[in-house]
Amino acid sequence: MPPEPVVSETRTAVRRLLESPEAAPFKGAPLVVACSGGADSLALAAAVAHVSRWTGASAQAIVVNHGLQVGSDAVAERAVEQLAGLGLPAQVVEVDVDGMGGLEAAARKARYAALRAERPSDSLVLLGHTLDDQAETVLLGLGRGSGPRSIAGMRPLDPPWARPFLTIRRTSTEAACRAQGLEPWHDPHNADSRFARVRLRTEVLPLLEDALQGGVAEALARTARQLREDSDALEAVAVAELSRVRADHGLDCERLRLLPAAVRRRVLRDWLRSEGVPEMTDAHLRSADALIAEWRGQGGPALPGDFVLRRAHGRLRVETADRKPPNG
Ligand SMILES: Nc1ncnc2c1ncn2[C@@H]1O[C@H](COP(=O)(O)OP(=O)(O)OP(=O)(O)O)[C@@H](O)[C@H]1O
Repeated sequence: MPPEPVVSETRTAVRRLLESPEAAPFKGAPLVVACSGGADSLALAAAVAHVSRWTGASAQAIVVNHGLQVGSDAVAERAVEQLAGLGLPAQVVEVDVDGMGGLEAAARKARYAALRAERPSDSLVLLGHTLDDQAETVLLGLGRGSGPRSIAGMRPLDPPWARPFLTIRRTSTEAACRAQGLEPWHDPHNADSRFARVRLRTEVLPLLEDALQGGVAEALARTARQLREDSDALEAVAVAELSRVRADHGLDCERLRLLPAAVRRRVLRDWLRSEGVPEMTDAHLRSADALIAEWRGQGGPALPGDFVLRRAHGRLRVETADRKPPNG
C-alpha cells in the first residue's frame, strides 16, 4: 500500500534536501536526527529512517535530556523506544543547563553543544524546524528589529545542521505521526503564554491569518528566503570589497565612502570582527559608519571588548582602549 500523502511529503522533503546541490559535499554522510520526542522531530526521524534505507546512509538519533521538567527521563525513554521501532538506534545525552541568559536560551545552547559533541564526525544533524517555526522566527525578528540576519530566518543547510522540514507545516508533521502510529510528546512549554514565541503562535499569527485571509506563514517563510538570497549576495560583495579597501593595517576611508551603505556596513562589520571586536549591535555599526558617511572630525566610538575605532590621515583603525593595535 502506498504511504499516506502526508507521509510522502515528509520523505520527499528529506530526500530533496539531501539531494540538493548544496548538500553534495555530504553525499552518503552519516545522518543524525536530533529528536525531542515531539511531533516535528518524530516525523523527521520516521522520514530519515525510510530515506536512509533507500540510500544506504547510516542513520541514528540523539535525544537530549535537559532534566528541566518532571518526567523528562520518561519522555526521553519513550522517544528512544519509538525511534527503535523505526529502526533508528538512539542515545540519550544528559546535559546540565546553567540558566545563564534565561532558561530557554541556556537549554538551547546546551542542546546544540551536546549534539555537536556527540555526532559522528562528518555527519549531518537533522533538526525538525518547520515552516511555522520559520514564520515565527521571522515575525519575532521583525518585531524586535534584530536586522536582516534574523529576519532571513533559519537556513535549510548550515552544516552540520540540516532542516529539511522548513517547507512543511506543523499540522503535516502531526498528521504524519498519526498516519505512522507514532505518539509524539506535547511539550507543556509550547502552551505556556509566558513565552513570547508561544503568544505569537497562539494569538498573533492566527489573528494575522484571519485579517489577511490566510497564507501568512507561507508568505513570511518566502520573505525569509528572499532576504537570505539578497543578504548572501551582499555579503559576497562585501567580502570582495574588504580586500580592496584594506590599507596600512586599516581601511581606506575614501574608498569606503564610495560604497553603497548596505555594502559599507557589512565591510565594516567583517573587518571589525576580523580585528577581534566581539558582538556588535546595529548601533555600534552605525556609529562606526558615521566616521565615513558623516565625517566632521569627530572622535571614534568605543566598541565591545574595550576597543576604540579611530579615523586619522584618511585611514580607519581599531585600537585597544590604551591605544595599542589589536593583537599587538
Ligand atoms: N531535547 C531535544 N533533543 C534532541 N533534539 C531536540 C530537542 N529539543 C529540540 N530538538 C531539535 O530541535 C528542533 C527544534 O526544536 P524547538 O523548536 O523546540 O527548539 P528551539 O529551541 O525553538 O529551536 P532552536 O534551537 O533552533 O532555536 C527539534 O525539531 C529537534 O530536531
